[in-house]
Amino acid sequence: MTLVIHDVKKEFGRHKAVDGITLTVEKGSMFGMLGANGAGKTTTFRMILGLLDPTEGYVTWGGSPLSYKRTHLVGYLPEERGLYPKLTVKEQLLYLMRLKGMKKSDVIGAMREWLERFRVTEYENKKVEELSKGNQQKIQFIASVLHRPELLILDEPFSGLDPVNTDMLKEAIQDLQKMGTTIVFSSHQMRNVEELCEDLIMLKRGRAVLQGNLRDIKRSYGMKNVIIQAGYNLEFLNSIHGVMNVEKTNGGAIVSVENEKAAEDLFIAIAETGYVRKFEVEEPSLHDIFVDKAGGDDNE
Ligand SMILES: Nc1ncnc2c1ncn2[C@@H]1O[C@H](COP(=O)(O)OP(=O)(O)OP(=O)(O)O)[C@@H](O)[C@H]1O
Repeated sequence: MTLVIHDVKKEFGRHKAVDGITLTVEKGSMFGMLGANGAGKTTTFRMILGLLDPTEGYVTWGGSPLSYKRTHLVGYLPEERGLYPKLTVKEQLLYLMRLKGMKKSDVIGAMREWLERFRVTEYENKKVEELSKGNQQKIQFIASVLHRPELLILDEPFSGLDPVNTDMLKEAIQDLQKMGTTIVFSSHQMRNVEELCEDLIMLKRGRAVLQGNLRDIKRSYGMKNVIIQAGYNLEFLNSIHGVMNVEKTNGGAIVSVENEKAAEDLFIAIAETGYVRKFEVEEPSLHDIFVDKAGGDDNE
C-alpha cells in the first residue's frame, strides 16, 4: 500500500490553498508535512481522507481514493479536537469504533490496553469534559488508532502536551510505525519532526518549497552554522560575503553562512586575526531550514 498524491490542487473560490503537490509515502514510513500557518497542511490531509475533493489531481491509498467506504483503513487525529464532552471515554470510543465496524468486545479490550499505556485507566467512565486538555488529546489519539488503521494521519499531535506526555505519544507513534502503520503527521515543533521522520515536504502557500529525505536535505543544504570560540570580538565577520548572521556566545559566536565557501572565508579571516580555540561547521537544524525556506513573506 502506498499513499500517492499527484499534482493536487485545491482552490477555495479564488484562493489557492494547495497549489500542485506531488508526493509518495511508502507503506510503513513516517512522513512529515511541514509549513507555516495556512500553508495548506490540513487541506491536504482532508483531501487524503476524502473529506475534500481536489480541484485538480488525485490522491490514492493502495491505488484508489479513500472514500467513506474505506474509513476503517484510516485513522485521523484532526487539528480541531472534536470529542463529545458529555459522553464518557468508554461511550465515546465505543461509538466511534462502531462507526469503523469494530465489535464491542474488541473495542473494550483495545481501549483498556491503550488507557493503561497512557496511564489514564481511571478515566474510562469519566465524561470527556471532566478531563484535562492533554488527557482529552490522549483519548482522541486513542480514537484514531484503536481500530489499527493502515494509514494514520496526525494533525499537530503534540500541540498542548507536556514533555512527559509528548514522549509517551512519540513512543506510541514509533511503535505503530514498527508494526507497519504508514504515518503522515504535521508539527510546528521541528525537534519532533527531526526525531521522527525520514522524509518530509515543506509547504509554503500551498506549494512545496522543499521535499525529500531529511538527512539528504540537511547535507545538501547550502546554509551552515559555524561555531567559533576565540578570545576576541567576532562582529567584524558580519562584513564577510555570505555571512547571514553573527550571534555572540560565551567566548565566541555562532555564525550562519550561506554556503561552505563562506565558512572557508571565515576560517581564513579569523586565523589571520588571532588564536582560534574552536571552529566547527555544522549542518543547519530543521528549525533553521524552516525559517529560511518556509518563514518570511517573500514570494520565492
Ligand atoms: N473551507 C475553507 N474555505 C476557505 N478557505 C479555506 C478553507 N479551508 C482552508 N482555507 C484556507 O486555505 C489555506 C490553507 O489552510 P490550511 O488549514 O490547510 O493550512 P495549515 O497549513 O493546516 O495551517 P495551520 O498550521 O494554521 O493549521 C488558508 O489560507 C485557509 O484560510
